[in-house]
Amino acid sequence: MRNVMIRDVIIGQGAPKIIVSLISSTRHNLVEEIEHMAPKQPDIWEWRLDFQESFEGNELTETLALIRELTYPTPLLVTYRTNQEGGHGCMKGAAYSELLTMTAASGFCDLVDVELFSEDSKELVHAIQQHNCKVIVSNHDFDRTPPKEELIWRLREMQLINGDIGKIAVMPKRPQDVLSLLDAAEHMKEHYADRPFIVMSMGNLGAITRLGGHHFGSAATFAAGASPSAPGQLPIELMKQLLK
Ligand SMILES: O=C1C[C@@](O)(C(=O)O)C[C@@H](O)[C@@H]1O
Repeated sequence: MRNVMIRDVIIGQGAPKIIVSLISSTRHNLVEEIEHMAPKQPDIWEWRLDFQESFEGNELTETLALIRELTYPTPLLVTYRTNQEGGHGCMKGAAYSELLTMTAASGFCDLVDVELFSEDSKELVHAIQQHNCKVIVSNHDFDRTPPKEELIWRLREMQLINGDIGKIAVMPKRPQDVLSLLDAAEHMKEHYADRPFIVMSMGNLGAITRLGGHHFGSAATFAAGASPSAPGQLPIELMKQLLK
């Protein structure tokens, strides 16, 4: 089993890592958000780039450099969640690939999120890794939970295209969906996983997976910072206390 090590944070070993998302839409508010959340000490920060109002010219790199300075040495993940997968981003194809490659090339982040079903995701994973950056290959379904076999297939695809970490977030409609997700994770852990993966079932119904997912193989969990970036996230203080 291959772990992912970023400075002294080892993803895939020990306690599940707590990730907190930065979701402000302007640079000024991002700084406030970081100052407010830093004392709560997440294990990893996620910058949700798709929440940004604009990133013209050098704006993206400048904001990224600032976030890096304020959050260092905590690992930084950058995510551009497209609207096909429940985010605010409307870029796709070559523009999406260029944005993420440029982000990795800046040298100001440790991890970049690539959606499994984006165009040429395998090539994009490779291009990002050339910049000494790790890749989380992800998939989201805000409307439903695919069957267990499909979830396992997707997690395996994430490994096949050589993501450093796989991640699936799905919405349950009934309790059985939560069990399917956990069952898929456990199966993946026992039979196929050769690197870390992260799974979560969203909403109130799925909250239990954010708390106990590590028993089924999930290497990290997203907790709410100033506000949640997805339904069902528990506040980081509560998450830390309960995990203890
Ligand atoms: O992929 C994920 C997981 C997530 O959707 C969640 O359900 O916690 C939150 C997102 O910010 C992140 O990019």
